[in-house]
Amino acid sequence: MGIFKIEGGHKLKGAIQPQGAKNEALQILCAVLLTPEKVEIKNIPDIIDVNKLISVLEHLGVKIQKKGKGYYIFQADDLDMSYLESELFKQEGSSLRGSIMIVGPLLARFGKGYIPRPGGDKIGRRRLDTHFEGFINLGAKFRYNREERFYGVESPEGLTGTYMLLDQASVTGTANIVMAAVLAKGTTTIYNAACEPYLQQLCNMLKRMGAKISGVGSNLLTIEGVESLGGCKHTVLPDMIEIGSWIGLAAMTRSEITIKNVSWENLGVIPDTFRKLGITLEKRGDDIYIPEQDHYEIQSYIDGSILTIADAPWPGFTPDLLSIVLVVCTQARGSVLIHQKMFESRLFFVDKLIDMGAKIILCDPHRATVIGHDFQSMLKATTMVSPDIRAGISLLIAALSATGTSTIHNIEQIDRGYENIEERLQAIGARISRLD
Ligand SMILES: CC(=O)N[C@H]1[C@@H](OP(=O)(O)OP(=O)(O)OC[C@H]2O[C@@H](n3ccc(=O)[nH]c3=O)[C@H](O)[C@@H]2O)O[C@H](CO)[C@@H](O)[C@@H]1O
Ligand SMILES: C=C(OP(=O)(O)O)C(=O)O
Repeated sequence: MGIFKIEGGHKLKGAIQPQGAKNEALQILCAVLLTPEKVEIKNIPDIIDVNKLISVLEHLGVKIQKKGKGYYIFQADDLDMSYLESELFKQEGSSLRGSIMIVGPLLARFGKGYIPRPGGDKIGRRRLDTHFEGFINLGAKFRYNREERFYGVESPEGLTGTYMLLDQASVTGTANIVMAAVLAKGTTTIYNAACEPYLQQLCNMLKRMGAKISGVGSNLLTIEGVESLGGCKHTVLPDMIEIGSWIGLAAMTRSEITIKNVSWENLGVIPDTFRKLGITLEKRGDDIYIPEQDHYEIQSYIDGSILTIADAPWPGFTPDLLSIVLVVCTQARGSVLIHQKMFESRLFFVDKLIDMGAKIILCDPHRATVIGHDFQSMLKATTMVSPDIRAGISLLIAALSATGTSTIHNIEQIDRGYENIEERLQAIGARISRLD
């Protein structure tokens, strides 16, 4: 397993370009299965999870042409469905979370879809009921092999549109059901749909392929099924979680950083959430400019009570940025309550920050109180293991701000979602190297 060695305590300076969004790319890649025609996609990030999904598509028989960096053409005109019964699929399909979204398109187009229990971060229970209840609502038969943890849905007669109220606004669940419904007979209405920019991008891509979807961007989607879909061109948005990570990095290292071409209109409450921590960030065209700041002071509520930063389905604050917000608060002036509502095992990494000298009280698995140091004392370097992707980047940011040299083990977790991270950070002055 790889290791990062990080010499902390140095200011950074310069511009950084965010990669394409991981969680959008995973949806968009699965959507290529909905048509036998060519689908051209730009700005696909070169990260472990995305490359694993591209490998699943390749083994499934999708023709793949790489035209340039992040630029691919896919054509799913002659699939080998026997791959879905292979040992290789069990291994590849279970190695990431995003693979679950091949089921909806396969079910819609070929009347069957299978998936081993998907992987992804170990951050608490991650159930798949919403996905399969959606497929069952559309008329599919569901099978689950408990021993092999293998899920299957079949619908040889095709799917039929219906009204459904999702039990939770699941991101990948909504994407999966939408991709099944676009080829179903009649009208599907999905209430309590997730509506992250990832889903808006997916729905807009499906519309360019010929799907009829209304309500995009809201939690009520109406889909008129069509007979077939055609090819299209699509460009993946910049990764809003990476953008949030770089805002946190700039604040913690007291650096002047410009984050280029961020697509401001798709960032929702992210900029204002960092502003509530007292961080100055300016909109300069489509860039975010963060000046060098010696202090940032957490705002309190109007009545003077302590600020809470909590996650919620979009347009609420994404859970994927809470670990980063937490680390940033360790050097703020003031106190904050971090409330991770969605995942029950995502805050345990604070132990490592406490080890580094941060003032954090883990109240319970979902809540942590952070009392900021206001740079009166710096975090101290240490050796740590990255438990999940966002804890990993948070620890990396902590290490870059700390005095001394830290090492982070299990950096594959970070590589899962951050492209070529050490070179991009070195370019703005970070002292980070990869040891094998
Ligand atoms: C590949 C991918 O796209 N992964 C993202 C996707 O995962 P994923 O689609 O797997 O996550 P879900 O949206 O299904 O659910 C996330 C968690 O939140 C809970 N939940 C969800 C909705 C809700 O209204 N109430 C609620 O409590 C679920 O029970 C679950 O524990 O969305 C998550 C939530 O934004 C992100 O952390 C993941 O990065
Ligand atoms: C939790 C995440 O990813 P995944 O759903 O792929 O585990 C994430 O991107 O923060």
